[in-house]
Amino acid sequence: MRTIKVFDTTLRDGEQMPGVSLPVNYKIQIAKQLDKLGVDVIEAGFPSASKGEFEAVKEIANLGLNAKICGLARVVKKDIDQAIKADVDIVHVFIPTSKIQVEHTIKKTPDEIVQLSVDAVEYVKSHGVECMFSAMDATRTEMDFLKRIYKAVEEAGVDIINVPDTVGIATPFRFYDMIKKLKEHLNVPIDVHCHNDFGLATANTYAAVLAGADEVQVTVNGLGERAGNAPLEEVVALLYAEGFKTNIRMEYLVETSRLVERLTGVKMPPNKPIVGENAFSHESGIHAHGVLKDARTFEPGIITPEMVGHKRRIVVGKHAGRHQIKKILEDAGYVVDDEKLSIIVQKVKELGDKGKKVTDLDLFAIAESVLGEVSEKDRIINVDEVTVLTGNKITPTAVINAEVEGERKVTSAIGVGPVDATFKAVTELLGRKIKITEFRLDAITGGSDALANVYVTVEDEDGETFTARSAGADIVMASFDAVIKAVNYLMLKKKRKK
Ligand SMILES: CC(=O)SCCNC(=O)CCNC(=O)[C@H](O)C(C)(C)COP(=O)(O)OP(=O)(O)OC[C@H]1O[C@@H](n2cnc3c(N)ncnc32)[C@H](O)[C@@H]1OP(=O)(O)O
Ligand SMILES: CC(C)C(=O)C(=O)O
Repeated sequence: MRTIKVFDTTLRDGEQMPGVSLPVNYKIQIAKQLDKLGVDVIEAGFPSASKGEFEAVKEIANLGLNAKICGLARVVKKDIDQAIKADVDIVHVFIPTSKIQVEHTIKKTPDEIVQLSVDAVEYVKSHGVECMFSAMDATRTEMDFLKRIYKAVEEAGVDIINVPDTVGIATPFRFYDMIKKLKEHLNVPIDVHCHNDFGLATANTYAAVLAGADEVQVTVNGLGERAGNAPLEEVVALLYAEGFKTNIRMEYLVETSRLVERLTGVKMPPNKPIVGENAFSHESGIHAHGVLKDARTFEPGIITPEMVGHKRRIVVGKHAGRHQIKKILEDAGYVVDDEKLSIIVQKVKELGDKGKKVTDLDLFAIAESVLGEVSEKDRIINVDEVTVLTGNKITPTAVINAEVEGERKVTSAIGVGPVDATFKAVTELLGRKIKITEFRLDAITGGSDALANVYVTVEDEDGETFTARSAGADIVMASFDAVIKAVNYLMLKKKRKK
């Protein structure tokens, strides 16, 4: 079984994504997480880009991580010096080699390009530092020239060469062929760096591995220039599925993705492979029926949610079937006969047909109306009063006066905003760790008096979740209402199960 090394460039190419700019402390948090994940190399940045970038790379290089730390540099002495001064283990030097880039950027002859590259590699190596060399825009560079330049840097002592598909125009068969030819021509290890302009970054990276590539460059969540880079989570999971070994601890993939999502502000779509909210979720009746029997019926099987730190969810919606609705209700302690189940399923579908995202709360409310159960008296939290204060000279504060399981409680909390303060006061009230894992706010109508639709998912310390919705003209109160409903039902569901 071949081991493929993972070179992560989230902090360099990932950060080149428009709109992403990470302060030093965020870069450090991500670097530590990447190290925990087990990547072999962290490309921490481009030290000569700015003072802050230099400091970030230097701090990361001195954290004592297991991963090797790499810094990017043009084949320019000043850039290389900055990278070396930042204490990196590897300097990654690059130069454009395609006609289009050479003509419009560095404007050098082929001989000059080769000489600059050899000089840069020798200069790095003379400092006792490892060197990676990239022929930028390799996939649009003539093969003869690529072979020539890579051979020249190999003879100059480069440790590893990188073959970048800079503008993402490679296709798997062509890229396979290219890497195979280079592999036959060279003795140094080969690394590849694929962009996702045609959605082929993962496929091309995989094709390169099949052709003999030793290392893959990736970014968490596929962040990067334009359409991004090959996503770490996809490449690693695919390599695992196809029988290759990496040093990645896959159980941290979701945790890493969520951290990067939060610190960069780049939200992942729910259908993102491996780490997306829906990567292991099933709403359709036919799928859910199969999955309830054996998850491999409608999942790849070789990767389970637990293996990547995810969770499988059977959710309700317009496409739901009887088996899953019965199971969800029975898990929550409801007893449903066939006749009542048919009515409940029908009502869920009617709600879905109106274009609504059906929440757990909707299902439970429908079930209770059909089963004739009264939920009021069962409520865990009965709120009497909620006061929320905010303004430019006050720290947002929420105070709640409520009865919790029959006991009167008054709690208060501060937060970064009124909604955050309110959520924190609810957590205080319960005295349990409740997380809001999803919070969505949409205006249903226009204008400043618009009705806000709030959709939340809460999760308790056992990983149990519950989704609920509330609408109202006051965003804070609608958010509070949705959370209280979700928490109440989550607790009720657990109480019923006991
Ligand atoms: C494919 C990639 O992802 S490559 C990495 C891209 N990342 C970045 O560019 C982020 C960091 N970059 C920066 O902060 C700046 O661009 C700097 C500090 C590197 C250079 O800034 P400036 O001196 O203002 O130059 P500017 O960015 O406008 O232009 C790039 C210059 O580098 C030259 N150049 C580009 N690549 C290379 C290279 N690999 N080796 C040598 N010179 C190069 C260009 O020809 C141009 O030279 P010129 O100023 O003589 O015309
Ligand atoms: C510096 C190189 C590897 C790069 O980022 C690219 O070509 O996309």
